[in-house]
Amino acid sequence: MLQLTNVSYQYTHRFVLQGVSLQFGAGITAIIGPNGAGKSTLIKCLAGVLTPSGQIQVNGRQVGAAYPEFYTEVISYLPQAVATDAAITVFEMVLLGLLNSLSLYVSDEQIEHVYTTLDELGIGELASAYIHELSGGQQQLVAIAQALVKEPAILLLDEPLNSLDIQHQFEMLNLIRSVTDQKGLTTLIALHDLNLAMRYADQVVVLHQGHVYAYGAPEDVITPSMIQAVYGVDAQVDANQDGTLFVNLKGLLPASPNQP
Ligand SMILES: Nc1ncnc2c1ncn2[C@@H]1O[C@H](COP(=O)(O)OP(=O)(O)OP(=O)(O)O)[C@@H](O)[C@H]1O
Repeated sequence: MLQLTNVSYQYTHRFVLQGVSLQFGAGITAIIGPNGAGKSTLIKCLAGVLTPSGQIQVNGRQVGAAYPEFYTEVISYLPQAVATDAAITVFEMVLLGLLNSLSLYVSDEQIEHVYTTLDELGIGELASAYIHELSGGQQQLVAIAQALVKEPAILLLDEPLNSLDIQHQFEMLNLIRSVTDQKGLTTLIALHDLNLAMRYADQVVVLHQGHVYAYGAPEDVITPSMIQAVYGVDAQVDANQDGTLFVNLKGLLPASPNQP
């Protein structure tokens, strides 16, 4: 159980997170909200990159900058921007995800585990390629492999779908879904796509101007009134034939210039 109590953060004189209190159990929580709402800042506070005021606890244990071992053991964090010009191979980059458990000797089991993780993400054949030789989407898949390889209890993903095409977005979220379920992970994902949040998240947090605007099941949180209040956009939420909900912007967008 990951618990935040009255967490606030200011970069300079301006608070970008204010009085955030939330509780996350096993499952996928999507963190949504407009640009600048504070999503990355919240994830960085949880990842130990920033030190906010307030309390962050995992299973009742206080975490923070004073407990760096906690972050290397329990939490994997995928930042929004991943360094891409390092002169290392895909295999080496993913192996770094095991840094905490590596000694001078890398075991056959660890090597096998890296290859298995790469295969699960469909990038096994890239193992010996250099990171700078890859496309942006491939680099993103490698970064996710690095986050998954150490088998964390808490997975923090800041916009992990950046640079991925539609097929890879779905594959990535299916993978995150199955890893989360199989291993009982607490997974937090900052996302922009409301329909993906609706479809894949168990819970949704809406951040707006550094505050929690809403928190709950996707169908309770992703509503026309929330979308209007937070994003300033008129939208409908409709049901597919199978009953799944989706955000519908049809009819609200300007007509195509090619339409008669
Ligand atoms: N290093 C920094 N120094 C000063 N201000 C910052 C810094 N990083 C972020 N901010 C400010 O904090 C606010 C929240 O930024 P944050 O990156 O957390 O938002 P976000 O919801 O993740 O946005 P986006 O969807 O655009 O990635 C923004 O107003 C941003 O300008």
